[in-house]
Amino acid sequence: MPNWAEANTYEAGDWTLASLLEAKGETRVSLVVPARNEAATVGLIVGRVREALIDTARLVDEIVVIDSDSTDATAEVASTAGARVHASASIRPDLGSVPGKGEAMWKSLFVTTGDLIVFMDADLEEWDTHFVPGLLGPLLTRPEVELVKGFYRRPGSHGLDGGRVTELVARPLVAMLFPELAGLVQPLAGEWAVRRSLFSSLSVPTGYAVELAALVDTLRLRGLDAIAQVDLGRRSHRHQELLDLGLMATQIVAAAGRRSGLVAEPGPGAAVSLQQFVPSEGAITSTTKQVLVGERPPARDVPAEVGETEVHA
Ligand SMILES: O=c1ccn([C@@H]2O[C@H](COP(=O)(O)OP(=O)(O)O)[C@@H](O)[C@H]2O)c(=O)[nH]1
Ligand SMILES: O=C(O)[C@@H](COP(=O)(O)O)O[C@H]1O[C@H](CO)[C@@H](O)[C@H](O)[C@H]1O
Repeated sequence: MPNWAEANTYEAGDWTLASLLEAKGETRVSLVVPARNEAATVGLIVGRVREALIDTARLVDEIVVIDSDSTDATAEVASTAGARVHASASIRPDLGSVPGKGEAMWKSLFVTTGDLIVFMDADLEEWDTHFVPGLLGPLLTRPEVELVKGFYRRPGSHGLDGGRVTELVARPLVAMLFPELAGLVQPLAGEWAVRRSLFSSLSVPTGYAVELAALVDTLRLRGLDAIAQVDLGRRSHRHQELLDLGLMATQIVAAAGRRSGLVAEPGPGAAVSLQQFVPSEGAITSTTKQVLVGERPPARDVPAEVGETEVHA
């Protein structure tokens, strides 16, 4: 009996574009790019995917950039490159708006039409358009697969350039609390794909815990065999400062703690006070940040706005 990794690990080249176009049939595919201040990179990502996978071969039906409170030209650059751009805060304003990547991805459900949704980060520096067909391969060929994670080599000075929160936080949490997921090479990868019917049924952390939470909840709702992973080759991205990743880690620990009964369910606007210490001019300065750890309910359970259609599962 093959183990999960043997049965559910693929390479992006396992499918030809022609075979995926045939398998796609009437299935609609949305590419969603959550972006906060990514004007430097979002245009190339949108433009190259549009050219390869909409204009040349229609594997993707729409490219939607969710502008997540950007203060730079992200929206203009993405729109010029051919994306449909929505400001996260302007989607279903009746539901309010909070900062965060997960919030942007949750709100994308209200402005996209894909039966399959592919998520890609907007800060990618080394990547390629084959990421998208690679992620779609298992979803278009295996009905029982509902969520596909990308994994990759991270080029860098010590051969593992980045992945700090993955190696120092996510992998230990998986080992201790969700060991069934230990075979996932990149559990936090921002490049992943999911059936709308699944993602719209999940509670979504509004910050950076969206990826880990989706894996844990899919494991529990659908079983490990509903998850697959695809080797996408090499990927590099813009790196945040270490202390900023402390906020990301806090959100991930909070979501994992909630899903293992170690911390209480968050109320709306729930936050963790994170005190950090920064050396400055010989002294050490303490800063405290309120890290939002709230979650959005399953989008399919959100009543439609008057006159609007509901999020279809
Ligand atoms: O509030 C946020 C924070 C991040 N992002 C986007 O989510 C992706 C991953 O975020 P980031 O690059 O900050 O995380 P990292 O890749 O460093 O883990 C990028 O496209 C960001 O622009 C977002 O849309 N809203
Ligand atoms: O992989 C990781 O450890 C973190 C931080 O990456 P780096 O240490 O800056 O390469 O980045 C990932 O995790 C985030 C939270 O899930 C995702 O939003 C990012 O897309 C993913 O790159």
